[in-house]
Amino acid sequence: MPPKQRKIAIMGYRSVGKSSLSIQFVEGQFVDSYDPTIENTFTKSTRVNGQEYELKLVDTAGQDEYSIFPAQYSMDIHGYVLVYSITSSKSFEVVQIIYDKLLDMTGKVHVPIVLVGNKTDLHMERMISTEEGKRLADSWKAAFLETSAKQNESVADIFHTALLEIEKANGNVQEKSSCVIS
Ligand SMILES: Nc1nc2c(ncn2[C@@H]2O[C@H](COP(=O)(O)OP(=O)(O)OP(=O)(O)O)[C@@H](O)[C@H]2O)c(=O)[nH]1
Repeated sequence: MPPKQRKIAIMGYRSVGKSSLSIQFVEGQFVDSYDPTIENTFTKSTRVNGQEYELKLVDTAGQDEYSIFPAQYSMDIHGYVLVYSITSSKSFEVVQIIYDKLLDMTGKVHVPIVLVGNKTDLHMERMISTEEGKRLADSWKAAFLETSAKQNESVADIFHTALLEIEKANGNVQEKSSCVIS
């Protein structure tokens, strides 16, 4: 089977770790310094369920509640990774605003999304519980993960889950059929 080409945008409030997650996944390293992103694109080949993918990751500039959703991210993107930091209530509010704008811009009722609560290594500073994150993702019918870009905790899972969500949206479900033939 030839590789499938997939493009995923990573969005969220400033400083939640969008670039760190991308760099950890693509280059396997963590950079402690903070350098705000304008836009960066990373490419990586990866295999999920025996299928090879050529993945383009678009690491977007941090958004806030007043940002206009950039029109270029409503087209030509197969799936979205929406990131907040578990240490920032503000970033959790902003991710919900981004979600609303995303649905408005794409005009779709369902978009493949993985909601990510990053920075789990900073557990003493946690403001958003796992349950709150999970509840939000459930309300969107999206996948949910908590991660640490710093400790490389569940980082690859984000992108593998996003690819599976995209397959699901295309009707390619891997789950066992519950249909009984008699
Ligand atoms: N402790 C900890 N720090 C992290 C983690 N991920 C990112 N950081 C730090 O948080 C800061 C912001 O990380 P970035 O990856 O630049 O965040 P961003 O979301 O791309 O930021 P913008 O480009 O402004 O939107 C940096 O100092 C990172 O080192 C993490 O999992 N744990």
